Amino acid sequence: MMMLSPDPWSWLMAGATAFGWAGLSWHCLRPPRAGPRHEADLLILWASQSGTAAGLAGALAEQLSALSPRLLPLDQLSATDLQRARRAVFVIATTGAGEAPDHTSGALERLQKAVPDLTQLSYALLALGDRRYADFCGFGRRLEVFLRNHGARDLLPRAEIDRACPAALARISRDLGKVFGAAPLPPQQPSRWRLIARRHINPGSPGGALYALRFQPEAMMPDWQAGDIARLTLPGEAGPVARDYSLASLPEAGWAELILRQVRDAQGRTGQGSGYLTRQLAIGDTVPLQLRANPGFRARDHAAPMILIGNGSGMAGLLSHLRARAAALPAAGTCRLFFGERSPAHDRIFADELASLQACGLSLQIERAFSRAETPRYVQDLLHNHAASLREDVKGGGHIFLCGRREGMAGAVLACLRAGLGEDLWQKLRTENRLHQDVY
Ligand SMILES: Cc1cc2nc3c(=O)[nH]c(=O)nc-3n(C[C@H](O)[C@H](O)[C@H](O)COP(=O)(O)O)c2cc1C
Repeated sequence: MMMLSPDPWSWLMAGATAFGWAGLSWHCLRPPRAGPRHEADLLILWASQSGTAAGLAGALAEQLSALSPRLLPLDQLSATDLQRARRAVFVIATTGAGEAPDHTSGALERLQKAVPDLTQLSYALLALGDRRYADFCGFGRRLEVFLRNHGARDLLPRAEIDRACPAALARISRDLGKVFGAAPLPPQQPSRWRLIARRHINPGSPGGALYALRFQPEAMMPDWQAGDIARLTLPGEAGPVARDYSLASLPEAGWAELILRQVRDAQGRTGQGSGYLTRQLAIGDTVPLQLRANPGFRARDHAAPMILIGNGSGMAGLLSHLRARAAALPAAGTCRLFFGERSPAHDRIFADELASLQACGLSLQIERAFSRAETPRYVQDLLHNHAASLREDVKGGGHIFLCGRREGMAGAVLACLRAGLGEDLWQKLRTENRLHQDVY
């Protein structure tokens, strides 16, 4: 989750994302122009785990549209293209522990191997990160070392943007505008969405209350894909704050469905965002909501086996994929869901819907682990017990989607997957970008 104040630049980003729904696709956001490439081509390259850098790159492409930039993810860039380019803007996020976003893992090493001569290249590098991580903007920094080692020159000092700070983003837009002779885009208004339903989905649970909320847009229903994110702007103590939630529904449903846990501190006070959404916001009230593409968590292949792993409100990101798979029947491949919660009596969330997806013909195996059962079990125990089928799925081109808490789940799950798959298969999964994570 991220906190932002909703200033004009956030709306610019939102606009870029909205533009994204119509025009951006995962592999090539703007198709290369036909015919031989002109030497003065401007490249805008991005690496993004959860969509911020991708959205920012889209906004910059819009801002610099007079220069007909070529916008594409870093993993789609060939060393030859880079060697030919005169100018490039890199928008680079860091994930994991100072690592490259999933879609681009291995891309830098591939470029390095080609040993390109980049003495003709001038670049601007915007590194996105979070200072609370030890290796702040680690991947952006490593990419810049590579560019410099091969002779490229910077147009601006590297910008390091902490938690998508709106003021820093506005400054960068201004600086790039000066370098490229382009005015910043005018701010856009966010769209407002109305709360139409709120349901407590785990009454009686020993864990925090989970709610499913449905919102409808006041304007036209925009498009999005399974795995994408909704960013809500909510009132906070020191001004508006933004909260990101995985979308559980698809636009075809007619609403954006979110699943969230009501957070409470030791004194029983509810968290700012979750308290507002689960207690204060009334049915019929509206909130500003922006959709954000989450390219690293989208599905590329509906026919390939899908392994969904998560816990708690992480059901949202997993459910969106299952709903998309059911919509793709009869062409949808097999799915396995490994899900952890607390109580077997109160925490079988979405059991009816999952059963109805199975009844409709979706090949879905459901395995649940409960930590407050007579024999406590965790999601990693399920993975351990089903290691053989996981290996088969991954060998067969399967993709793994992991959604839920970072603390207490993601680390253990990744370690267990690695052990269960074996080093070779694990490395293959990683280099082929078939491990998708949306952890928070
Ligand atoms: C799981 C996770 C790991 C992260 N690891 C780092 C890190 O090691 N260094 C860093 O500077 N930022 C890290 N970040 C922060 C992101 O770089 C930052 O939120 C960025 O704006 C995300 O951009 P994106 O949405 O394009 O992926 C991490 C964020 C997440 C969610």
